[in-house]
Amino acid sequence: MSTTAQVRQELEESIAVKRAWSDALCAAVAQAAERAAAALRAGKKLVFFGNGGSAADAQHLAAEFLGRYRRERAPLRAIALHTNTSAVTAIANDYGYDQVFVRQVEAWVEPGDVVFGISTSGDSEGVVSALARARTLGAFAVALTGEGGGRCASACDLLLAVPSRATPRIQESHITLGHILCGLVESSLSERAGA
Ligand SMILES: O=C(CO)[C@@H](O)[C@H](O)[C@H](O)[C@H](O)COP(=O)(O)O
Ligand SMILES: [Zn+2]
Repeated sequence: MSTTAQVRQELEESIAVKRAWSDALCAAVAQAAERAAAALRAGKKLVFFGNGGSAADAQHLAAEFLGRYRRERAPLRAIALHTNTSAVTAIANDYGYDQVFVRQVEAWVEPGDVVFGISTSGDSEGVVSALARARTLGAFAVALTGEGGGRCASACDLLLAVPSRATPRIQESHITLGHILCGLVESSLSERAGA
C-alpha cells in the first residue's frame, strides 16, 4: 500500500469510529455536559486525569475551561492532575505510580465536583481507583474509555465508551467528545447568564 493510501485508510478508520457512536453515547455526552455545567454553576470544579495521550487530553480539556473554548466568558474551574511534575514524581516514587491520581483526588475533590477519568483500555489502575475514590468523596465520576469500558465501567457514574479497541482511534474520539462537551457547557452557562 502506498503511504498516501495508508493516510487515507487511517483517516477513514478515524471517521468510521466517530460515525459508529451510538445515540446512547451522544446522550451520555450531553448528560456529562449537564452535570459539568450544574457543578460549575454551583461553584464546584471539574477534575481531569489520564495517562499518556489521555494526559494530553486531560490538560487540553482543562485548558478549554480555564481559558476559552468558543465564547467569551469568565474562567471556569478545571484542573488536570498530572501537570505538577514534582507532585507526580514524588507520589509515584514514594507511594507507587498507581497512587498518583488517587492521592491528588483526595487532596482536591470535594462533594459536587465532576471528575473525568480518561483511559482508552478502561483498565489503567490509577484511573480506575481515582474514579472510585472520587465517588466516595461525593463527586460525580465520568469515565471516557474505549469499547466496553473495562474496569472503569463499574468505577464511574457515567460511562462514555467509544466503540473501538484501537488506542489512537479512541483518543481521537475522546478529544472530539471533549470539545463537544466544552461547547455544551459554555452554551448552558451563557444562556443562564443571559448572554
Ligand atoms: O497516546 C498513546 C497511544 O496513542 C499512548 O501514550 C497511551 O496513552 C499510553 O500507552 C497509555 O498508558 C495508555 O493507557 P490507557 O489509555 O489504556 O489508560
Ligand atoms: Zn496517542
